[in-house]
Amino acid sequence: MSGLEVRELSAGYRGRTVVSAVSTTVDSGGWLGIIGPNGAGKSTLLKAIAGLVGHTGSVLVDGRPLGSLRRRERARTIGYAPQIPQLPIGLTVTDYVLLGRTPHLGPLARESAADLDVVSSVLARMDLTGLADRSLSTLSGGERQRAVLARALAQRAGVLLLDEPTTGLDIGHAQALLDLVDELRVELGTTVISTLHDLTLAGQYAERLLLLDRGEVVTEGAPAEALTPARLATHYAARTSVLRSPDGTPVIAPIR
Ligand SMILES: Nc1ncnc2c1ncn2[C@@H]1O[C@H](COP(=O)(O)OP(=O)(O)OP(=O)(O)O)[C@@H](O)[C@H]1O
Repeated sequence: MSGLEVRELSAGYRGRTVVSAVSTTVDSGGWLGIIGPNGAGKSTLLKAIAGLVGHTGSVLVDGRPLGSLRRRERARTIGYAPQIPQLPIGLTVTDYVLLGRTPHLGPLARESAADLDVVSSVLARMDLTGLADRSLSTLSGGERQRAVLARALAQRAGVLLLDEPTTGLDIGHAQALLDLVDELRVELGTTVISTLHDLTLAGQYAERLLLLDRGEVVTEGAPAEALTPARLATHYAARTSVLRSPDGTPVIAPIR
């Protein structure tokens, strides 16, 4: 169980601030979607929460500042799947996903049967079992993306940060991935923060959406409150109509 609190977080590159004073909280087992136009600062915000980009302000997990945790404990606490990952060449899919278990290994650094179980179950759920022995370098773009996410999911961290997790995935694999994340959230209380460009999927899976524009929070609320045609026009310069799916969540239809 890991609730996350972000306080007044600002981050940027070479003296240029691209995320300004963002504050939010995500309850344990909650799912916050970060949305916003290209260049708004979504990836930078996730990287700053993960401690991968210099920032001011603080990030607390269950009230403990992440900066105070040792590396291994931090890796058990927070998992991060980047939008553009650097993959180690030559590893098989299984060995790569096993790396997600590293923070959990005992003193001899040997994986246990339980670690292997987690990996094979994640591989199965990500439709990667048939590719388990393949080298990463031989995978298609979507298969590689699924392997990256499988590694983050195998980590079983209390907080999961996913940067555009459905990029390059077809609609079925995108739904399977988001369903799996949702199951972890419900079963294990995993707290999820994801960026998503697909606003319909964002509204279907995240409980709340935080709209970022030019590094600043424009609004944060339930999907139906956050996703309005007027906001999408203002912040994305997009022409849209908001329909309703059978369960009442918004469906964002582009209007030509
Ligand atoms: N490593 C970097 N060095 C310098 N500037 C960067 C770096 N990474 C991102 N930026 C800049 O910071 C701003 C925010 O980028 P970021 O990737 O966080 O946006 P984003 O909302 O995730 O965009 P997108 O939707 O296009 O992925 C952009 O202006 C970008 O050019």
